[in-house]
Amino acid sequence: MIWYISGTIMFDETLFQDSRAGVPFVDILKKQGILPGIKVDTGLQPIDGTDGETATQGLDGLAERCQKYYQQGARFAKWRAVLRVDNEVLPSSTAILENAHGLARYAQICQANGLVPIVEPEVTLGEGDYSIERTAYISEKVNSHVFRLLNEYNVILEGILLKPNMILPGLDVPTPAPEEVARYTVRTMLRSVPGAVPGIHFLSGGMSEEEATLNLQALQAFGPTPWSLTFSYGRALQSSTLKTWSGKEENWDAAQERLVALAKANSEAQLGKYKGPHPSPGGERILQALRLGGAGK
Ligand SMILES: O=P(O)(O)OC[C@H]1O[C@](O)(COP(=O)(O)O)[C@@H](O)[C@@H]1O
Repeated sequence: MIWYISGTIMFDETLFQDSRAGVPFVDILKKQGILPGIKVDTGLQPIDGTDGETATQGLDGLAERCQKYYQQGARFAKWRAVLRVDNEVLPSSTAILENAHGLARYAQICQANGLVPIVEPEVTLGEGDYSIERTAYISEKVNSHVFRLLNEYNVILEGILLKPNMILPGLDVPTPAPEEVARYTVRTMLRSVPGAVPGIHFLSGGMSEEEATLNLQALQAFGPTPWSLTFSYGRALQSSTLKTWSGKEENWDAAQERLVALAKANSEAQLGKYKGPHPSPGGERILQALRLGGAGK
């Protein structure tokens, strides 16, 4: 795993937990050269007066929590903003501004307290027949607002990572070829992400496990770009891994093998060297969240 994964995003709960053998998870990661990170937002809440759009919560007491997380060994953080898109009105300007503000203030607090902020403005894959061009337009607007607010809050761009969505059309539109996704995605990033940002780590956002790998690989052909183009996948690494495990001890080895195989495939793809076959060939879109929790989880 150490060859393919450089950081792990933990929850407040898991950051402070130990393995069965009594070794802190943080120490296990550090020993392998994997940086511990921490999700610091506390979930989504509806914004009044919008069509169910959400604002990410968690700014209250964030500085104190960052200090506690740093002491426990965390070196980076993440905060996820979610924006819905449709053919006409979504996302609203209210939702864009509110979420850009939250991301910027979060990033400022993290940097002041020693954590590298992952800035995650997710224009989320949803139902509908909106076009890939529409997602590109909205994602460009969202990124631009986010970077304007990061500038307002004096966030050091060399000290953040961006975690955006790839550019995909609505779920009622046939899945585009990787080259088309890559062309729109790189165009959007070039138009809206300053070159000072060191890395763009894409979320998988509901793509199937194989689709996420193929799209990541296709991005590399559109370089060179000012930033690295790599992955910070949740579902596309964990979905079939968790299914393989199914909570049974006798499945541990198989589940771990699956996770390593998926990490390897994506690690090769971010170098443009993935050749297949894929560990999860031809899988379906992963539209369900992988865990239970508050709004938007
Ligand atoms: O735990 P959160 O912040 O609600 O985010 C849900 C998931 O979204 C991610 O940021 C991206 O996940 P996906 O790759 O599944 O889109 C993951 O890191 C996280 O597990």
